[in-house]
Amino acid sequence: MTAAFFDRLGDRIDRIDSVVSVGLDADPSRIPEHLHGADLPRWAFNRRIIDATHEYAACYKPNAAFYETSDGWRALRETIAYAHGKDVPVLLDAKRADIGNTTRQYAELLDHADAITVNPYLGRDSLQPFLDRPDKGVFVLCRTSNSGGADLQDLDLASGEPVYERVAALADLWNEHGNVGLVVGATAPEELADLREQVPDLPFLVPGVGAQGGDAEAAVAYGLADGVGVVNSSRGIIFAGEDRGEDFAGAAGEAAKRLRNRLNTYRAD
Ligand SMILES: O=c1ccn([C@@H]2O[C@H](COP(=O)(O)O)[C@@H](O)[C@H]2O)c(=O)[nH]1
Repeated sequence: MTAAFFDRLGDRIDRIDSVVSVGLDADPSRIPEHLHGADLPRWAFNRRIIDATHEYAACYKPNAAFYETSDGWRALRETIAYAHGKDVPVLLDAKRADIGNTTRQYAELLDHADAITVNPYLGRDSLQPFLDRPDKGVFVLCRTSNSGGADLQDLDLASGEPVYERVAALADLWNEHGNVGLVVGATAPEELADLREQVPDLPFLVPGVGAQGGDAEAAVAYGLADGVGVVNSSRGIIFAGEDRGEDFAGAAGEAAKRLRNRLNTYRAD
């Protein structure tokens, strides 16, 4: 039987001593010019990034937004297969959920990836087909890293708790198979601390360090549950070498290593 996602992720974190999630947001407008003539430029780019970063990558996190064209999906499939060939799990940042028959289609994305991000706004039934995959990770958007994340997620309910806390409580209830985590931004360190106390057993995906300037120390201190969880940087790693021409991937490898080392200074022994 396939090990559960968080067991696999925990093994990977231990094996390479890294909680870095490398975000594969292959923005076509930022792909180096010398790759523009490739059959699938996003795949050509990602392959070089993966070659340079895999030893620091607890997981790869492609954001589906960068692949939603026919060539994009082909590039994504190649990318996922290549990451798996390097033994690195893939968390597809797709932020999906819909009514039943539609969400069943969305859940088929998990046939390709090891984990996915989902939107809790439509409630439990919209997430059930994802939750019903015990071998796959399901990260529920809880307190997002963007400035507008506070607009709804920080609102207090009549009970006095903020919406993000209610989402965490529901996610904890939905975690019948031990496959649920939360997405909590590093730009919201107070909410991170609050949520870690509320749901001590749920691993977090913490985006927002790097280009968004979030709090890396808080990301590590509160993002991990029993050592399991990941801290993501996308642009800060994959575009670190924009001024390095054909050596762009070397710079990405250095950036991933730097982030791994920095995050490790905050990890408990
Ligand atoms: O709250 C959230 C949820 C998802 N993201 C995604 O993570 C990466 C962050 O990219 P950077 O380049 O490191 O800023 C990107 O795919 C976002 O869509 C997030 O930032 N915040």
